[in-house]
Amino acid sequence: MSDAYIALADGRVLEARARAPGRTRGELVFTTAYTGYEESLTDPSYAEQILTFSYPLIGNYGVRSERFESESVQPRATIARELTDDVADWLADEDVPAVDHVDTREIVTTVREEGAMACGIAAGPDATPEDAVEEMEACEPMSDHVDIGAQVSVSEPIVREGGGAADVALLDCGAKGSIISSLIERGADVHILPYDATPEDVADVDPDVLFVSNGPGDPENFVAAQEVVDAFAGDLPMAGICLGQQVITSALGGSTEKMAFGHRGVNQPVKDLRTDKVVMTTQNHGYTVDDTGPLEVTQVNVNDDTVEGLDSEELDVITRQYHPEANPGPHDSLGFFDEVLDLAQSQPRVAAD
Ligand SMILES: NC(=O)CC[C@H](N)C(=O)O
Repeated sequence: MSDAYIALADGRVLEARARAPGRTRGELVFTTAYTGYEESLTDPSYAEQILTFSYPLIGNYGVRSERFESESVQPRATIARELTDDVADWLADEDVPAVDHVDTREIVTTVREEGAMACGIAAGPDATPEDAVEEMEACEPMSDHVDIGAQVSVSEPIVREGGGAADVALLDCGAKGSIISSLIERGADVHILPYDATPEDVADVDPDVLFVSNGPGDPENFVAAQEVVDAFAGDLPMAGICLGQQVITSALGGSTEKMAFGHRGVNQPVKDLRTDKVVMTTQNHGYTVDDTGPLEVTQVNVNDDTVEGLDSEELDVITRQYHPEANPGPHDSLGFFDEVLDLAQSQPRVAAD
């Protein structure tokens, strides 16, 4: 007898073992990362998703809060082939359902073939297949989570001082901690603003650069952030990572689209079109830029040619779809933050229109 069930939108119900009890639902996605489970599980961009690890053993070097990217576990549930007790206990303490002893290869193949899909989970002694199906049927499409930013952003501005080398206004759409620390380590003072900050809030900071963070869900729902970008376009240098790239591009007249199953892992090859150099990158996204508007493509994904980097010399914009902060993952692209600081330090200050 199983004590956990996973209901998929294609009608199947898989049996599993409960490691952290509960019922929940979310968009089913997978990551191919073989290390960095603490960073992935605390990455706010996984809000409203159920995260499957394709690597079969998760948790073999314990759980340490120094490696967390935010204060809580962010996916709604976790699926793995085998979870160690350390990870299972952590997820149970955080009330995040977790299941293992399931054929994750089959789940990954399904998502690759049919796309990210609605999923329901029921785990624990009283769980039934019907409970999981009920959860799956109540799962909303990601784009219906219109105010997802409220779940992951600061509610009040916070200043983190790094030495005064530059003032960065960071729109916190669900920022990973290591994006903020990467800026602080380079001497920047980071003014962390809520995801729904107004152009006036940004002007009050008098920043050298506007930075739009990563974040969960559909970038088209981050309307306030797009309005801020629109208000300062051409007057203030801008940078963004992942959702930040998507929000900046949409605000400047481009657009985004949903991918079939996205990119989630730590070995995504990215080619810089100016240098022809290929680097390995960390990624976690389900949307991509399909129309770059006024921005120029500087980097592409080697596997599928999707846009990985954009810039505009005229507008002083530089963005990345992948995660240069590299937690988890390779450090190949950390230089992005030096470029952001250069951009900030090269500009005279201006006020909003
Ligand atoms: N990591 C991110 O910022 C993800 C951005 C967006 N939510 C996507 O899935 O594409």
